[in-house]
Amino acid sequence: MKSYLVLEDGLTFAGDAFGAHIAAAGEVVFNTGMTGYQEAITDPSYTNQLITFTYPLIGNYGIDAAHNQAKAAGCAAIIVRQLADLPNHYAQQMNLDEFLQQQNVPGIQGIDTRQLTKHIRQQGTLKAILTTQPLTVPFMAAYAAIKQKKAPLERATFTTPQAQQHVVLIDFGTKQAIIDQLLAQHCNVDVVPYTTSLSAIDALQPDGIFLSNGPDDPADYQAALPLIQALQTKYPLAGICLGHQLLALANGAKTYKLQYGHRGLNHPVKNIATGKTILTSQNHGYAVAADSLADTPLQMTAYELNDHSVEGLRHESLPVISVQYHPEANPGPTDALGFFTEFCTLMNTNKTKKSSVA
Ligand SMILES: NC(=O)CC[C@H](N)C(=O)O
Repeated sequence: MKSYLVLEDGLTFAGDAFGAHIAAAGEVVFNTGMTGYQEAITDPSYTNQLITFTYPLIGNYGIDAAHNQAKAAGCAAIIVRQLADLPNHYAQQMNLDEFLQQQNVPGIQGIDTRQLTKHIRQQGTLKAILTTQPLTVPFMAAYAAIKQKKAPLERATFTTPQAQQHVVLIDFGTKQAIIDQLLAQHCNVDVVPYTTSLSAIDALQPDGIFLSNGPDDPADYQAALPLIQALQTKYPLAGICLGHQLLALANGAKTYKLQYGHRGLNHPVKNIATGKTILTSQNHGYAVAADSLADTPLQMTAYELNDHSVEGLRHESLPVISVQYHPEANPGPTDALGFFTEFCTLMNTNKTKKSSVA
């Protein structure tokens, strides 16, 4: 079946449909990872985005449910040069086409993803519609008629027999890998939606607070900022990606939209204190404005080597840290796993301080 990718500026690509045969509408973004398509498709931060994979062959190792980052796929659609015909992996349970049908996500293959990516790099991120029927009404009318998804936020508890700390994870659309890394660091984790009250969080008696990743523009979450302001004065706190951006906003800094975002597995990030560069997994369309940090209690701890955007923050007087990249990887390199150890050290130090005061 034919499928059409129509961009808001009129550029149209024709290809072949796979996955679910439904229409999709959202921002079209590109991901440069050679692997990790399943984790990207199920990462709630991609909710309502159409993901273009720049690597030309996608689906070659199939799908293994163990790598899902959420129960349901968040992205609106995927765009690939070629879907692998004969995927092969000892752990695969189904192929990508079957997975997308199951998840009700449409795909298009056989289009020039290089041309599309170059276009987005020049024009900036654009809105797009994926449809098996050519558009008969103006772009914005067709766009508005296609339903947008919401990242589901549920309360959940994860425990480990070796638990030493208790973390409340404020959920904006978390990846499972963040929970898994906290469990690996011997933390029990209570996941609560970001709309949870301060008193309900206090009642859980956490040793520390974690702010998750999540979809959309951080500026859309103004209602969550007072909660973050209160939590940072009471508990050691860490944030990843959207969590990092919201921490910045809660402390008076500003965020802005990047021309075409950072989505890939090899983004170099330099740590200012150590001078060391690590490779990181990234997925974001917004960033914290470096020049807006001057009048805030936040200090920049790391930056991206390609465009010098802010990649890490620390509070000048509170045990509060955040990163723009994804230390939990899945997909991508694990160079940055130390972020979770650093957070656990902050919680330990805080506990020791509290018990010596008592
Ligand atoms: N992975 C994330 O948390 C993404 C944060 C935000 N939605 C952005 O695109 O910048």
